[in-house]
Amino acid sequence: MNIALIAHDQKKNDLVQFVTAYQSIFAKHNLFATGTTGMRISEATGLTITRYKSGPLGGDQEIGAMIAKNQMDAIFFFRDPLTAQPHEPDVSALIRLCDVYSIPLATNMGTAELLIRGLDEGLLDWRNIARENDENNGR
Ligand SMILES: O=C(CO)COP(=O)(O)O
Repeated sequence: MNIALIAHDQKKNDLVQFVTAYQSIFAKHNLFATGTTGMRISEATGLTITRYKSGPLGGDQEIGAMIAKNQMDAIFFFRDPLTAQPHEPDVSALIRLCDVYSIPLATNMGTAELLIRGLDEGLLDWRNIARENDENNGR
């Protein structure tokens, strides 16, 4: 599975802690992240992560483009609901695309626990079929 990891500054410690706790599961998948989040997680865990630009510089949009191309299977996006973000439109666009394409999105630790455990138990295996269908149809 292709998994995106993103956190706003006030939530980065939480996401690092979360990925560290479930490192053995995350290690079985292809990981992608916005710039600073990816650096923090790879430094803490040693996991290999494909890093895009920092969120405010377009990283959210790069991950959004992967969603639009059916190349992303789950998103862990720990948002900070208490701090205004300069790139709020990009944040909204990313969340919107998850809804457009029915891509599982965890925006807080509580949902993230369910998503990572469900993913590990195979509850997201339908994503493999969805991706293969698209590839077979040349999309
Ligand atoms: O701003 C972000 C998500 O909207 C995250 O970007 P960074 O991981 O580069 O801090």
